Amino acid sequence: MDSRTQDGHRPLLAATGVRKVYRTGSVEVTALRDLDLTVQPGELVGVMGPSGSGKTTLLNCLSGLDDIDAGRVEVDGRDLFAMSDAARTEHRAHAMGFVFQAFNLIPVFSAAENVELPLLLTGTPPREARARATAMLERVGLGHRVGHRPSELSGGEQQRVTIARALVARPAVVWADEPTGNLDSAMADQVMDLLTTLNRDEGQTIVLVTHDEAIGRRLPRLVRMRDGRLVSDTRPRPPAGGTPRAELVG
Ligand SMILES: Nc1ncnc2c1ncn2[C@@H]1O[C@H](COP(=O)(O)OP(=O)(O)OP(=O)(O)O)[C@@H](O)[C@H]1O
Repeated sequence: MDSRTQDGHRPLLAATGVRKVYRTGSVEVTALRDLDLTVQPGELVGVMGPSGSGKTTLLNCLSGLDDIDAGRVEVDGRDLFAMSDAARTEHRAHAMGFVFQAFNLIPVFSAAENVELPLLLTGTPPREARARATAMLERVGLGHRVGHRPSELSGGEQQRVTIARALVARPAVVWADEPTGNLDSAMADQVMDLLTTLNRDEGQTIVLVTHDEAIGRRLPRLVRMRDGRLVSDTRPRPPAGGTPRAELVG
């Protein structure tokens, strides 16, 4: 089956009929039920819903971090679950970036070393990896912190390092799960401004799980979940273009 739309464009992400069941002993929890979601290149899509509605499961399954029980997920025309596990891991390393609530930075590494890691793991020569990591840290407003370790950075700065790490390999999709969950509201605003700017100015496709209604209202597209299903798909803010440029945090 080809996921092309009627006008011939292929979405960047096309999930159809996705079902995910967690089994713990004799207990089964159906976390995703016949879920369909299509994301076009360059979209910033928020995912909201009550606790337990399946937001993290959606992120894990549609990014290929976790298996699915039924359905199909295509990213950039490739069927994630038709690949071998090794091919899916390889595809994920190249095509997906991740930002989690817990920053998951390596404490003994500097900011630059943390950011260059995904490049080194996918075979980029060290000198090029360092140059790209430094440029990416400058892009997120941390050019003056490249040699700092995570413990020497504020929470907002640490999250900006993880965003730099997620973006440095130019992934097709960045998946962010509650990226502002551990931050106070001023730092959360900075991180959201950064993600919005990277989406608008560089066309980075981002799927973002959030609990925060104020964040949801700022997003160009918002899907809501309940009981493992998508129950709405709205456009709270029109897509970029003609809107004032927000300044990058620095
Ligand atoms: N590893 C697991 N094993 C068993 N059940 C799980 C597992 N992970 C999630 N679940 C269950 O699947 C359902 C969806 O969980 P999920 O974490 O995706 O929800 P969520 O919307 O992200 O919730 P929250 O907002 O609280 O983080 C819940 O009922 C949860 O208890």
